[in-house]
Amino acid sequence: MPISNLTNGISSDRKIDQFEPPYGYLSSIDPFPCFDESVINYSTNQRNQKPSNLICKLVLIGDVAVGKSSLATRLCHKTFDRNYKATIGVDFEVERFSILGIPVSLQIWDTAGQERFKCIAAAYYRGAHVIIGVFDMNDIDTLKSAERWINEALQTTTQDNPLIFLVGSKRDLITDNKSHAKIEQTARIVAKRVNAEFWSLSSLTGSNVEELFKRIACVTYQTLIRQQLNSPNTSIDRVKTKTQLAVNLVPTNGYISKQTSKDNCCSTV
Ligand SMILES: Nc1nc2c(ncn2[C@@H]2O[C@H](COP(=O)(O)OP(=O)(O)OP(=O)(O)O)[C@@H](O)[C@H]2O)c(=O)[nH]1
Repeated sequence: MPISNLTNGISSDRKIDQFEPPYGYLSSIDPFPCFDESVINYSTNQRNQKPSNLICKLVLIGDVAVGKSSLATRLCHKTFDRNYKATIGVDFEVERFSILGIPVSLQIWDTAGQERFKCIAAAYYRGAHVIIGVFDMNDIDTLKSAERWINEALQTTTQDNPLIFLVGSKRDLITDNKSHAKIEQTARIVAKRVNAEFWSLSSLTGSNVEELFKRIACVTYQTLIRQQLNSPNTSIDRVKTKTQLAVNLVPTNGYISKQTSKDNCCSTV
């Protein structure tokens, strides 16, 4: 199959040729400002040889109502809903990108923040390339929780060595610059402790949402290709083997979503 067939249908704003910069270089997990020459050469060869669709698994975690679903919805549907609808179990979205001409699908697993669904969510951590810990920038307690969520996720994913992002949501609700600077400073300290890259954004205005996911796509792609080049016998497509086959995806409302019934939740509450 020619590579152009695989990248057909990917909108022009999802085609990435330049490495997306971090939100701030003070907390960046890939300090290099561009794609490695080796990654560019690999991509050029791939384009001319056997095409493949790289799948990256991203998992959104964090407290109730911090804005995880809104973030996924803003990216995948370019919409925002002020009404809160709690996630039941886990939701699933896919967004396609093209990086240096290679098709890359971001699988976004949006887990529930409610404690009673925690063990369901934890089942989806395995095989993750990226863990995104979300907190509400207007509620410092959710930042402490995000650190806890990330550490718990890392215990499940030690072998997978995922990339970590710490995301402060609802930026639009902070009108005072001093408060914003203070919460960012605290978040950067937490980010450093968990080896995460910090971002501040708003799903309501859309500010920094596209940039975050482009950044995630670039850093993940570069990391996976570097790993592939360093040990060519290892498969970079761990998602297909560990998760994709294990879940039953149900199409709803024109996009794929998996909702787990209440009967399957962790506690009896
Ligand atoms: N002002 C503002 N409100 C937001 C933003 N993001 C989310 N919200 C609101 O916050 C509430 C919770 O958002 P969700 O995205 O459902 O939160 P969640 O983290 O997925 O919640 P759970 O499914 O319970 O884990 C909703 O009422 C959203 O409209 C934002 O960027 N700005």
